[in-house]
Formats: sequence, structure tokens, C-alpha cells
Amino acid sequence: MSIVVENLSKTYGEQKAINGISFQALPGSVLGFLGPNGAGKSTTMKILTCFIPQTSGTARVCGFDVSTDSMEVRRHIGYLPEHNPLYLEMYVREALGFIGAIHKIDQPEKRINEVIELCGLGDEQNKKLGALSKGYRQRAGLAQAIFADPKVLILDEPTSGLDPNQVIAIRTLIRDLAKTKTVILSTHIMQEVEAICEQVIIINKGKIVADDTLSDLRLKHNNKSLENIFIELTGSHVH
Ligand SMILES: Nc1ncnc2c1ncn2[C@@H]1O[C@H](COP(=O)(O)OP(=O)(O)OP(=O)(O)O)[C@@H](O)[C@H]1O
Repeated sequence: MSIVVENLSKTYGEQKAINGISFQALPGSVLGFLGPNGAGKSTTMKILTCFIPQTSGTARVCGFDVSTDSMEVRRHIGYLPEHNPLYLEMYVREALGFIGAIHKIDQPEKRINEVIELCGLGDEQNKKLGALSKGYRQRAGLAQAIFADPKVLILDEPTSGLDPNQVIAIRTLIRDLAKTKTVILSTHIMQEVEAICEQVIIINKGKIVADDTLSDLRLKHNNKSLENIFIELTGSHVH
């Protein structure tokens, strides 16, 4: 099991961001991590990637505890945060070389060429990150996340800001990556979940309200659309 989360909670001051959540994730399929704004998705991802500590409970990535073994966790995980914090003054190739140096990658030039090809960055590879359009910045963030070939990939809204052609290309790439990796994908786009996720977790107000395969979730909800299931489980009716 690549990700094992048990009874995990995070409180910011008075605010309970996540409240005793437990789930597991395996390689071989994409796990969609859904929930309304403020549900606790980013908080969970930040704990899994060792950016912030939990208040209680445990989380393990590839057998390593996020609290006691954060170096190993970081070594096994690639993370594309929602607000993709790139070094805007660096060139695309230079930034990838930097990741290669951190991870002590053999033959970094070869790997740089591979991920540039994989992420469709060929025409942009000699530009500064700060000069890229939003969609290409997203691709550059994804290139950095997959650079060290991590076993676990955590992607927070990876297709936000991409044009429809790029969306299809990135979804195809994510699906391919998931064949050999554990991929957790946070998104608000239900069509995206239906296109690439086999497993779905829905979180609402810090608690998990669904954890199922997409097909079983539909069966349990009379074959309703994922959008309607989401609305039913999270009570996010707009009046
Ligand atoms: N640094 C912080 N300090 C205080 N409260 C925070 C902090 N970060 C998050 N929160 C609160 O924790 C709750 C969960 O936030 P989180 O960002 O995890 O939600 P999310 O599901 O990722 O939302 P979104 O879909 O809007 O990105 C929210 O109520 C949020 O206001």
C-alpha cells in the first residue's frame, strides 16, 4: 500500500480543517480526491507531502511516516501544488536540472529531455519559467513533480488554466503515469474524474463522505451523475 492515512486530523487555531480521516491508495489507478471549497483537500495533501504537520493521527507514504521520516517521504513523492510555486527567474531546463541535482539523478540531461517530451514543453524549453503562459507553467510544474520518477504523485488541480488540447494531453499523461505509480488527483472538474479516476474519495467539512470505485459509487446512487452524487453528499446546493 503506497499511502495509508489513519485517523488524521488538522486544526488551525479554532478551525478543524480535517477531522479524523482514514483512507488508503494503491498504484495502478488514479484516485480522485474531491470536495467543496474548504473541505480539507489541500490540507491533506500538504500533510502527505510534509509541508505541514498534522495535529493527530498518522500518514505513511511507501511505508514511511510523514512525521518521523519526512526525508524518505519527500524522496518518494512528487507534488504539484495548487499554486504552483516555480522559481520564475529560472529557465525551464535549468529548473529541471536543479531538481535532478537535489535528487542526485544519473544522466540529468537525458531525463530533462524525457520529461520535456512527456510534458509537451519542447517549444518552451529555453524560456524562463516566468515567461511561460499559465498552462505551460502548469506543465513545467508537472515536469518537476515527475522528474525524479516518484512512486507517488500528488496533483492539486493539475489541469486548471489549460486549454482543451492541453487538458486532454495532460489527462492522458496522468493516466499513463498511474499505471506504475500511485496518483492522487484533486479537482473540481467532475468530467475529469469520470475521464481518468477509478477510485473516488469525497471529503466534506473535514470528513470523508465517500470512498469507493467510481462504478460502485454510481451503483449505490442509482446511476446518478457524479455531479449529482457530489451535490447530494456535500449539500452544496446553490439557491
Ligand atoms: N493556514 C491556514 N490557517 C487557518 N485556516 C486554514 C489554513 N489553511 C486552511 N485553512 C482552513 O482549513 C479548511 C480547509 O482548507 P483547505 O485549503 O484544506 O480546503 P480545500 O478542500 O483544499 O479547499 P479548495 O477547494 O477551496 O482549495 C478551510 O476552512 C480553510 O479556511
